[in-house]
Amino acid sequence: MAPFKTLDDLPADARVLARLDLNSPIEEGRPRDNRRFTRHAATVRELAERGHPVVCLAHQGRPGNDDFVSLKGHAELLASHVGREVAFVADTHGAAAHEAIEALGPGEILLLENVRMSDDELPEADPETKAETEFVRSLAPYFDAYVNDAYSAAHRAHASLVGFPRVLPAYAGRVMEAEYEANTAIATREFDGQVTMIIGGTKATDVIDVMDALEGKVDRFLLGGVAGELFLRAAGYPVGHDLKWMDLFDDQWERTHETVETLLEERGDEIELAVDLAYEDETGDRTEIDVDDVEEKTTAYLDVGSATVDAYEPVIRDSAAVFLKGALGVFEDERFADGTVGVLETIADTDCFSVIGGGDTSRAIGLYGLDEGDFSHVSIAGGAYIRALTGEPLPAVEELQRDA
Ligand SMILES: Nc1ncnc2c1ncn2[C@@H]1O[C@H](COP(=O)(O)OP(=O)(O)OP(=O)(O)O)[C@@H](O)[C@H]1O
Ligand SMILES: O=C(O)[C@H](O)COP(=O)(O)O
Repeated sequence: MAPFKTLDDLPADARVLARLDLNSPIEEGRPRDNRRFTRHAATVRELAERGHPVVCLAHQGRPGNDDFVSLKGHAELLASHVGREVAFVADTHGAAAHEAIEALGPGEILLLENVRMSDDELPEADPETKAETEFVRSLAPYFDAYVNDAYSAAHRAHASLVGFPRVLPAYAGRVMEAEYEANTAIATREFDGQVTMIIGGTKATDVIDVMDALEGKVDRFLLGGVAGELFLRAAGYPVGHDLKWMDLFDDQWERTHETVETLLEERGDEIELAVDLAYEDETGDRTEIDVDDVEEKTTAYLDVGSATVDAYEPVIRDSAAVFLKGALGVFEDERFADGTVGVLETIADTDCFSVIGGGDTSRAIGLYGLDEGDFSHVSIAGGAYIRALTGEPLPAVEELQRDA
């Protein structure tokens, strides 16, 4: 049985309130185009084509941050992906929002203002409390159904995510369905062969917790990125040098070294570390060094080296399932993309079940001309993906399940 109701269960003609996650990098006040728009556009298009009036909710940034902006630009970008007009009203739940909702006809789409501009949205609280906020109470009567498509925000107990499903019949959108299924696969599916997890990126503390939590679920871990260097440091190599303007290594080392040391000691045979690393030499070129030749902690390493990619390749080819979280290097700079692109190319070339996680990391697929169709699932979730992997509950998903 599906763990929640989906769009297949949605009554015809229902007036729909749909929560999307369009949270994006902001450039000159406007959202940078990314997978979240393409994916949610498909759900919104399906709803509009079926003749539902569709009112969308989404957030952007947090109050006080530079990326806390209006959703006007998001409405335009969403419209270009849906292929239909998306109206926008600069109001979250006041009179202007009510008027625009009432004027909406079948198949028409409206995006309301950044939900985090309402004081009721953010403070985390239990669903009953969120359902009693003015935001939820004033908007809910305009709708027959609530659709949550925002898997990537499902770890937040905010009003638009846990309040509405208490007062409206609640359904999972297509993105919610697909993300839930792929991201829980590591815990829920039995694979006929080796399960491998490739760990990288900058959020070492988070991914190390994932490694700890996945005992017995994953056979091999292949490491790179910041987490990889912390493991190398624990193994006695003088790596993990912080550039002056970044504090990626020392702070996370303080927080994680005990877990890292225990993991290496108790489950070292599951863990593969880089055998070489790449850095920028005096002339600005990429140079590689064997980890055994690193003498002092004075160089910032920005990628794993080519011998590491070669060593990881047969492990990936031998796997029935591969989950990736975080990049193996600073792939945004072409000189340091080889590690990330190398493992992605190998995964793409195999028939294994594969999930590519991490909003930043999945950008490498488009940047380096890989085909998204060569992976089982490319996730648009960051924090929610991590929480699903560590077995932490996702409050917004729990509300959908409760309503089912
Ligand atoms: N050795 C390294 N030094 C510095 N940055 C690195 C290194 N290796 C990888 N990165 C950076 O890691 C980033 C990707 O991982 P990160 O943990 O930030 O996010 P993610 O897992 O892709 O996604 P999300 O932000 O959605 O959680 C890339 O932007 C890449 O530049
Ligand atoms: O972008 C994300 O990861 C989600 O939209 C959650 O955003 P938040 O971390 O600002 O709550």
